[in-house]
Amino acid sequence: MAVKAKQKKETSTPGLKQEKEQTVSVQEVVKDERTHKISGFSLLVLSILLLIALGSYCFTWQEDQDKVFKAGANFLFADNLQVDNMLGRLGAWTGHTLIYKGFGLAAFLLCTLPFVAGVNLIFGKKLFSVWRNVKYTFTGLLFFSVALAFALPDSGFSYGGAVGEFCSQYLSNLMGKAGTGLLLFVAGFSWFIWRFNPVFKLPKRLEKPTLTDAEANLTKPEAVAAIVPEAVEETTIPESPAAQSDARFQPTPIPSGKSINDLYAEGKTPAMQVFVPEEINPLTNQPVAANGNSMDGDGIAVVLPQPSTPVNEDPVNALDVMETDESVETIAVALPPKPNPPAPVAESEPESEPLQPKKITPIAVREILPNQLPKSDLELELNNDLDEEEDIDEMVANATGSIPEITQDLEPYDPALDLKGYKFPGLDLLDTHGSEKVIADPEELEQNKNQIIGTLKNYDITIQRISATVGPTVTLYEIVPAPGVRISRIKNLEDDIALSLAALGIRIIAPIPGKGTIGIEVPNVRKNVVSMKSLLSSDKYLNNKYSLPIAIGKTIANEHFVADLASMPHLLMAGATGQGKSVGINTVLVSLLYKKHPSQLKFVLVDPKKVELSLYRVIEKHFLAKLPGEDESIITDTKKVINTLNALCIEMDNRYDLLKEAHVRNIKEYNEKFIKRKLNPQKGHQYLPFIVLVVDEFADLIMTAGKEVEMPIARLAQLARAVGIHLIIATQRPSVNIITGTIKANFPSRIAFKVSSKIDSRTILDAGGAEQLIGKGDMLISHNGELIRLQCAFVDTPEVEKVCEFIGTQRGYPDAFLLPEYVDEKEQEGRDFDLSDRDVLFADAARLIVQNQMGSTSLIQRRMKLGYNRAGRLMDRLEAAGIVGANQGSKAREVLVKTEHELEQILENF
Ligand SMILES: Nc1ncnc2c1ncn2[C@@H]1O[C@H](COP(=O)(O)OP(=O)(O)OP(=O)(O)O)[C@@H](O)[C@H]1O
Repeated sequence: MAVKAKQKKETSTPGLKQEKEQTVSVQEVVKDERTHKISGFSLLVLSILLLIALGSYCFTWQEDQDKVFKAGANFLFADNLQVDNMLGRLGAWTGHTLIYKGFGLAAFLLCTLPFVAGVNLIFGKKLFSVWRNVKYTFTGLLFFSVALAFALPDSGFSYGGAVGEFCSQYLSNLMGKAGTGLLLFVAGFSWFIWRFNPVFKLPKRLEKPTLTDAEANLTKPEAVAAIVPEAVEETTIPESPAAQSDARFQPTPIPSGKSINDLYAEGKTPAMQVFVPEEINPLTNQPVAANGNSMDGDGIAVVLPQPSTPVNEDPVNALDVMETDESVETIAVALPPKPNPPAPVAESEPESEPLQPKKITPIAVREILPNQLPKSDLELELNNDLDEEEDIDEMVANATGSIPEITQDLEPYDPALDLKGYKFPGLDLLDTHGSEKVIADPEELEQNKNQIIGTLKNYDITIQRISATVGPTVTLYEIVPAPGVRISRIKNLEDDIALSLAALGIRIIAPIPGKGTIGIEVPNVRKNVVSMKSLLSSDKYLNNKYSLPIAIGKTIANEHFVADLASMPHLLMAGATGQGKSVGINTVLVSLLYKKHPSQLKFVLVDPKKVELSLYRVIEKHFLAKLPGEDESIITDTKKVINTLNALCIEMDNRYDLLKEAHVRNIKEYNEKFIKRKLNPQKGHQYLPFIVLVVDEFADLIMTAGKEVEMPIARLAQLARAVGIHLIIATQRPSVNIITGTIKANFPSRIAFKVSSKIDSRTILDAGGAEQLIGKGDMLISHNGELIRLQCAFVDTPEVEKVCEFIGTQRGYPDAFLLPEYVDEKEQEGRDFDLSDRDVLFADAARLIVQNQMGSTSLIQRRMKLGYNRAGRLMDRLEAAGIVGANQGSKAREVLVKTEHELEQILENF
């Protein structure tokens, strides 16, 4: 019994307890969120009490006023006095002071002060602006007290209070009653105009409608507020844990003079820190101070995002409530995506804005744009807006004639104007999958820690420190080995550690680049699904300046991973079947759909599996590109893929020509110049949307078409970046004959989902590790030279369907974006060879060649007295007809038809 008591005393580490209690300073208590909540509720109650006291005073003032006057300063302490105010003497005194001696009825405004402060404190965020409230309250007190005292001068009840009466009297003496009345009216009216900015309109006859009215309205604060969701301003996103982590990452060294083995001998193991990053606040009941995280040997110190949180002395209990409702955080920032700047501007323009005759308008210029113009709409608008057809001609002539004139007169070109009513999909179309809580099970952490330490100990590897970072699906244990331990020894123990933890998907990163530690990633028993919704409502996604932002997933440190596809500039995705590739593609596509207007982005979707991308068919008229004359905008046929890829190459070349003419280096500069109307549309210039080519199963294409597919893909990958064409290529079979050297060299950004072998992992990432992933969206991304493990965001098919449906039901362009026509040379050759356009000497030339059994162009030249070009063309046609073989350089061609009889049969068929 005594021994037990002694042990208990030892393990309770009294020193630690004392030290941590001392660290809770008054400052920390003041900063604590519980203190804020208590103060908030107190202020809220105060505002209610004030309201009751003032309200009650309005009805009981006659009864109570005498008593207040009589008792004077002793009123509050006069126990025998009975008053009628609902809040007793205190209520009567407050009402008397604030209403009678103060500001009259305007004193009610004072109730808002504690109310606003209280609500802000309770919810821990600036729901109301305190400064604005103070400003309004005090101006309101002054204005209303004076106005009421002025308007109701001789009533029994003091409507304006002493202050109001004094000021009203003073002003009346100064400028007379009329002057005071006018002053008050001007003050009130000025405030009203300032606040609501009403539009004063002249009667219709005198009104001069101009385009600038709409712009003027847009500059109003209300209009801006309507465009930018208010919550965007209010949203406060917690500081990135990465930025804080270093400061909080305090090592817990093994006591000096002791080795880890000594600790084992004492039945203790080195302390471990658990880093539960970002929104996570796992220890809501017993939080631990960030810098006080050293524990005794058995403990796990938990590093939290808020360093000021008090310390719990019992580390095991400390981990009991290791949960956080991330969804709560998410709701706080769950906003509709910030609309693209051009779209809302267009949207807020009045629908049927009259145009000034003879003024060059954006419509006039759009009329001459060669591509992507919804013809019917244009005609409609022109018919509505202009009376005379000559006006249109004149405008077009003006618009295209002299560019300097246009730039002077016109506002910037708005590419979104064609679909000005386009609405971006809202976050309500997406689901929250699972609880989104990051749960760290303290027992699991402790167990894993002991297993890792135990396994290393078995191989005589001692460590100084171990810490853990809990991610959505994987926990990263970071260990600092004792001096002298070779990293390769730990790396070689990968399988042994996996065995001891009895877990799949263990990955050892030795060393973690830039950290000086060794990482062991262990899958969590309970895994979290990362919802697309939470990613799209993250600050990183909403407030970035990327051209093509793609929200991919969450890192182990629970940070949102958002990248710019435009700078990647192409993406290669590989992974065995069923490991999350299709979901990954949907994630990328959906994140682009949430940020881009149809005028800014087009997809070319290649889906040999025929079912994966078919959901996107409904957005054909908004976001898809296809070959002219094609019915289907999602390409499933290999032959059509080749044509489309070649058409994309032509588009790329055309774009380069445009860029060259515009003297710019990339699509961004080009579009900027076009928007400023510095490029002449008549010379073929047009606003260039980004084009993203998505190939869902690349292996299938390579197997069926080989080089024919590889060559244009390689060309696009090498050159298309500057002209805004980006490729996303996914494959199930990441073998070297599919992902060839040429492809790999041009895809620096690569994603690997779980693959079946280390070789596959090396083929994709040039490093192992992807074979150890756990599937279901667990992935490694090689980006900017770094290899990062992410949990891919999950977006389910019904969600994608809803988003596409939402876009698809809106007004779109008349057709999909048309790529340039590509004519297959071989097909063309075949087509050349019809009777109608066959050279009249074709049969003679064929006979000559067959008779001589010599496929020589100079023979035709000499015998038939023809020029070299015609003879050469005849020879090409003879080859296409299968009469002679291919060109063999200086040697004569092989004659494939051996007898004249055979030849006559062939000729008969033409
Ligand atoms: N990010 C994710 N989070 C959670 N679960 C996921 C995630 N990604 C995929 N999954 C799960 O894995 C299943 C298979 O995913 P997906 O269809 O994307 O695989 P795939 O690699 O495209 O397979 P295939 O190559 O056969 O088309 C999904 O139905 C889903 O249940």
